[in-house]
Amino acid sequence: MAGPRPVVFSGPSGAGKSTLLKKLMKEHENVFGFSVSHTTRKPRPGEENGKDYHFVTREVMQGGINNGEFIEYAEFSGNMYGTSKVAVQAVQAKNLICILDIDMQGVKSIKKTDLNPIYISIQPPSLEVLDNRLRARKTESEESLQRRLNAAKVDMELSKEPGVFDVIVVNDRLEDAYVELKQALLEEITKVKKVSASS
Ligand SMILES: Nc1ncnc2c1ncn2[C@@H]1O[C@H](COP(=O)(O)OP(=O)(O)OP(=O)(O)O)[C@@H](O)[C@H]1O
Ligand SMILES: Nc1nc2c(ncn2[C@@H]2O[C@H](COP(=O)(O)O)[C@@H](O)[C@H]2O)c(=O)[nH]1
Repeated sequence: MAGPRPVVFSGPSGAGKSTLLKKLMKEHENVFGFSVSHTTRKPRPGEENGKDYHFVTREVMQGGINNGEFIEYAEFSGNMYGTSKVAVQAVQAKNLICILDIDMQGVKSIKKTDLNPIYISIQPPSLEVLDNRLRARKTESEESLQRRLNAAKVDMELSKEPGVFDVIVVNDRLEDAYVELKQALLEEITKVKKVSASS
């Protein structure tokens, strides 16, 4: 049997992707596995190397790209980010639903591969709410915040284009967004649970 379909999560920085993913993975521990990306950005307090990201230098990242180790990569807000083939294979080897948290450039690149994921966009209720959430998170300098908000405007427009995403979840009230997200993934979750119950 082919493994479960991966799930791509995208949407503006600060829309709530990590918050929703962490909730989902906590509730369904043996169903989802996170594709740990590489990045050249510095770790935030509490972030763990190898768990949240593989934190690497630009030289290391570029070397990996040159060696063909990445399925996709992008420059976002002054840093490089990318999904390695190994990161996805590690999750798929366990027969789990592989979750990719990637920006819109990554979405466009993944569409050219044979990964065949479900594409989910997590959107904020408005740019103003996004601005407030990013400021409240206290992870960005003013410059980084402005870059992220500019990228968000583009993302919010592109995500409306028909056919880009299978599901768009507007993360206004967290609990409502979470219920919507689970509903969108119910079929895949059920399939994985059935397989693990029968093995
Ligand atoms: N529904 C919500 N209501 C209020 N605050 C929220 C909601 N969802 C997330 N947040 C908060 O907004 C901030 C941004 O959320 P989060 O870090 O999950 O976004 P993200 O999309 O993963 O961002 P990035 O792409 O930069 O990693 C966090 O401080 C989080 O606690
Ligand atoms: N194209 C890719 N985008 C990625 C990847 N990993 C994360 N991201 C996206 O970057 C921004 C910023 O993330 P942050 O952790 O610095 O706030 C966010 O939109 C992520 O979705 C990746 O491997 N490829």
